[in-house]
Amino acid sequence: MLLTIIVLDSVGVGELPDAAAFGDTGAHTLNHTLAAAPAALPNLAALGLGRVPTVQTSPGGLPETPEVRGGYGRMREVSPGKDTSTGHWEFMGVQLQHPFQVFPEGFPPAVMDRFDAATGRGHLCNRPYSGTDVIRDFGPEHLETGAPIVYTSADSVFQIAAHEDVVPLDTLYAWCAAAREILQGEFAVARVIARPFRGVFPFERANEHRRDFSLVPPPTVLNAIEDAGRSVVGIGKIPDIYADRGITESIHTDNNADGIAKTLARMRRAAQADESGLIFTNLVDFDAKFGHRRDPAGYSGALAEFDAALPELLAAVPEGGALLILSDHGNDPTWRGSDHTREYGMLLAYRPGIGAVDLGERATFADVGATAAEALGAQWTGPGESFWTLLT
Ligand SMILES: O=P(O)(O)O[C@H]1O[C@H](CO)[C@@H](O)[C@H]1O
Ligand SMILES: [Mn+2]
Ligand SMILES: [Mn+2]
Repeated sequence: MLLTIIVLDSVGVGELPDAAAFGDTGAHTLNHTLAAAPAALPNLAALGLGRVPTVQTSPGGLPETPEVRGGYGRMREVSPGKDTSTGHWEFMGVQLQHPFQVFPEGFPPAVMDRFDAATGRGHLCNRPYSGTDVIRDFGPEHLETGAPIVYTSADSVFQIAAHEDVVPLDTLYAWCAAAREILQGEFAVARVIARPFRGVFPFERANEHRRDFSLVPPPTVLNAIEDAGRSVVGIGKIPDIYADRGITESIHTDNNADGIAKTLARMRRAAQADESGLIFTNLVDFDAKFGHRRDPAGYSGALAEFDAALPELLAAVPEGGALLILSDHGNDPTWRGSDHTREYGMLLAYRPGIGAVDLGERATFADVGATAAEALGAQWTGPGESFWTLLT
């Protein structure tokens, strides 16, 4: 049995009931993207995306689809956060009781003094910033001094931007590893992120060399699947998000097109070998290249790119297999600021021969992991209610 899960990072489907606590009342990544930059998305519509509550199907939204052949629904996130780590850990059965720490005033001297000692240089910035603005505003000084640019956001992240000609990649990754060691206990942030950039002012981000250094998660459904003797193939950011725990094979990707191509190839290889396991992919461009940049046209183009590849992905699902398409939070590109938005996760499902299946409103993202465990015969007694029987 081959299960493939693809996360469309940040493609939220409307404010969660507690969105007000995050300042996100009214956010709707999918609707607002398509209203600002229309795209038909016929293949996502045919899976039932237009039937997910609040998703717009009138003009400026998805097309009406007479025949839906897929499972569709939306998912509540119970963990108190709207970042990638919180969402992906909850997918796989970890419901956080407390939010990851955030540092809206920047990181204290107790952290920065140790970080400076580890790099042997000073640092620049050390406050919340958009990652493209921060290299524009601090890049010239960084080129002169060689000091790393440190910044954060509404999320629990310690980000280090450095020019590839000033700080070699392996040095930047070593600085991230040093920061990861420092940022534990009372200073534990969910992720340290390497943000290399290149070129001349205002510079260009080297997204393909980004690396996330995550906290180690508690035991997840991925561990249970591995313990059941199944493969767990992490594609894109997935291995980083789970700190390589419960991952049996990692495949790096440069962008969404590369992630789609590598997922397709791995699905075909698994089907030929009659391999039983999970292929778990994160497509990050929606979030990193367009959501945080408040670029609805770019966001819409990325959705259209994925939609165009969907027929091949569906055709690669072997008999008896399944494909789930999810999202882990919102990042409404028409919203104020440059941060994520607190939204329902998208849930779409496909199996060869499936009809129209309403998967309803899931009480937690953890239903995904409970379903994956049941589908793959793994033992999981943690949070989440499986919807596997709705797909069989
Ligand atoms: O502005 P950039 O560098 O894309 O950073 C964004 O990426 C981080 C992880 O999604 C977010 O917390 C936000 O800070
Ligand atoms: Mn994300
Ligand atoms: Mn993000």
